[in-house]
Amino acid sequence: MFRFDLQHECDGARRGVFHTPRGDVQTPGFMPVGTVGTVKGLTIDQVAATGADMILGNTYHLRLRPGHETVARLGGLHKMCGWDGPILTDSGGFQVFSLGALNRVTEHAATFRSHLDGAKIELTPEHSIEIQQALGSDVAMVLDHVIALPASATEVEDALARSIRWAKRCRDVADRPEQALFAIVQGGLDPVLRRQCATELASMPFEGYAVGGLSVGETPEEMYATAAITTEYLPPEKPRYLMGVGTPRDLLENIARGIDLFDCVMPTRNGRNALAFTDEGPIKLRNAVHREDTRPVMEDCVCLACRHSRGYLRHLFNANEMLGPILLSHHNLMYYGRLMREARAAIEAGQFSEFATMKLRGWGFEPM
Ligand SMILES: C=CCOC(=O)Nc1nc2cc3[nH]c(NC)nc3cc2c(=O)[nH]1
Ligand SMILES: [Zn+2]
Repeated sequence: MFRFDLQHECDGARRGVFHTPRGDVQTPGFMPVGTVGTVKGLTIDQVAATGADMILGNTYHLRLRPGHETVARLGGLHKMCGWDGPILTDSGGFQVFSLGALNRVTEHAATFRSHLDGAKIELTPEHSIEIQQALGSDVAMVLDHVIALPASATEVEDALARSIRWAKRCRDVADRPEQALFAIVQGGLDPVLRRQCATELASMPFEGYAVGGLSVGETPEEMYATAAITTEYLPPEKPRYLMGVGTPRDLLENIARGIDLFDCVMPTRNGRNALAFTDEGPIKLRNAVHREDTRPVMEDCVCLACRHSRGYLRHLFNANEMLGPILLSHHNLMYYGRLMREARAAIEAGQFSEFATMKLRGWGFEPM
């Protein structure tokens, strides 16, 4: 059902294929975020055109609206959205701790109030798996206890230990061979705790391993160092997924540290806010400097935005037209998709560090 083929390694980076019942996921790969069953502003065909193999759905949001039973009655997430490739759903762990008005966390559950209507919801590991089974995703995530940084060593250790106990409870009820279950490594920024957590989870049977607890306000250097220490203790024959990451720089720096999969709202959220990613760094298209610029965002880009001028895109944003956010979201996802494709080719050619150095310098960074 699920198999990860590690094909090439180069300069710390890995090139592989994650085989799933609904299709292959080329790695390193980027997953567009379809929070409530839509990658905001784009049709599912436009998302497919960006080169994405797998998209992400948020359990927390779909549980609240339209409700996981409703999604099931609409034929499940794939049928409802029209995406017949692989879908990964998160467990709601992060949203509950970052979005929901969290009431309390006990050993039994994370109980929170809906940010929509204040309804009280008890999210247990078992209920999280039940929701993801109803959604019918191909990859489910364990429910983990995510804590906000900065946190005391005791808080980090307690959340880590609970996350491991919850991972076991998820594993016990995630019994469908057609749905993979990924564990999530916590441990804050502490190398010893990260090694402990990764080693403990690696001793249990999961189809993949996510690196959690990052991209929550730490510095890039802290993120890269923690990702590196975590992947060191994860099984090389399983995919590694760094959640909520990141900028183009973050993607390349973490690929060099053994990460295979990423998800982030950055390309779509920034696209909706007139920020376009380019090989010379991001540009803000509301700026007057673009007013009469006849050039596309990027000369050799085949996305829906780059058939127009920067001047036109600036005009659309200034006029608050719907089309601006749609076009730029498409460009940014195309940019991320192409960056992943180029990274995979560079690893195959044994040239990853040269590729990464060239890209990083274009964005104004030196390799870490
Ligand atoms: C989607 C994956 C499924 O993961 C969970 O349900 N739990 C979980 N999600 C996270 C999401 C994150 N986004 C960021 N930054 C934007 N950091 C994150 C960290 C976590 C985490 O530690 N756990
Ligand atoms: Zn473009």
